[in-house]
Amino acid sequence: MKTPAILALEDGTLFRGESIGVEGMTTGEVCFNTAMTGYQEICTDPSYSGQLVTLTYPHIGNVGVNPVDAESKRVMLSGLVVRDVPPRMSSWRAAQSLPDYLRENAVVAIAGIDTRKLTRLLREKGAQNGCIMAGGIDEQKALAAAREFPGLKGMDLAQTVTCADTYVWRTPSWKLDHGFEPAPDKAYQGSPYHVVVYDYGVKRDILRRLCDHNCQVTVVPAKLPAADVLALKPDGVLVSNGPGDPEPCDYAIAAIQELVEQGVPLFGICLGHQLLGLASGAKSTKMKFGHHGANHPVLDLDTRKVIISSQNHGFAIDEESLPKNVRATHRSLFDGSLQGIERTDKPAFSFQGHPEASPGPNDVAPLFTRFIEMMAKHRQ
Ligand SMILES: NC(=O)CC[C@H](N)C(=O)O
Repeated sequence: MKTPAILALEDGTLFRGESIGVEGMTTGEVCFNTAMTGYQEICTDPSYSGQLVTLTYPHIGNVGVNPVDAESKRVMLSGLVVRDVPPRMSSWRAAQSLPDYLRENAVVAIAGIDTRKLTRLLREKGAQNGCIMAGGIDEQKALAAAREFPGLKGMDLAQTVTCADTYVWRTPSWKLDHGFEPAPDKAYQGSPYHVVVYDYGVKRDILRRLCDHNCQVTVVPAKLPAADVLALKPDGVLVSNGPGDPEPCDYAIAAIQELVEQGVPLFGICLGHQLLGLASGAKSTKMKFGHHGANHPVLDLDTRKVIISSQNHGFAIDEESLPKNVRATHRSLFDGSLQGIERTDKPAFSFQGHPEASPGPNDVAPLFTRFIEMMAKHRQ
């Protein structure tokens, strides 16, 4: 017997479906992601903390889940909404079914609803706060819970998902022919750039990409003061992706200001991009429904080339608010919003989308090379 589940939106809309996770109730901001692959990476991306994610691709769970594709230690989104989970999974990499994985991670999730209707509603009205309730259905209670969710604006979630202590990361990207090749000591030879990564909810693929570039990677908690980062003698600092609103993250803004002022090469990704913007004096805004997908066209304003990018953000830096020493480098071809910036007075740049993809195409991966080149130049 299937357990009934509902999704209630703050505007009063109710969707009725069935549970594919644990029984209970969860609230958050409902957003939609249009990626056709990568549901496990999406589920484990810490940037989705506080969000109920609906996937527009109709069949989710076909290839199960595996220990390799996780972007963090556990499922991080606050709830999952899908159209249809096939009764059988099929992949040589599958270790577990998606519903079992969701239950193991205590996630409340719903299947069997009209995700096209939901997506159209979110596009028209903008992101909605919502509640998924599985088992013990009480529609009025679910509606009230959706309306009580305070919304992501003003919420500092980076400090809730960051690591507790500093650690060293040594694993490069997974390869089809030999899986993960933990090449620990290789990373200290050849091109030994030491990169300190501020973990605001970092995706593992960012760390893996740095290892692919032969960097020595130290990951530090979100609130570590800039002075402690400088004491680690980094060649460069990467400020990571992460959930919630960048504006209340004053500790991160202050640290980035200091590091940039000191001339440390700095690369920001997604939340890190927004934080570099704020640290440079720009303003952030909440978008209507954001960008969440794996095929978003972005214009590189220098080369005039179009890159297809992986995206996941609900806030953005307002291009109009950029101070004189910050240059726009990329713009979204979907809505013209700002996608990349560069400081003209310091070695610091950032990108709003995801150069590490996971899931998504590799068009933006050269930004990692740009970061390496920036560190090389700075060292000379
Ligand atoms: N992926 C991210 O880093 C997301 C950044 C931020 N939480 C936003 O929604 O815009």
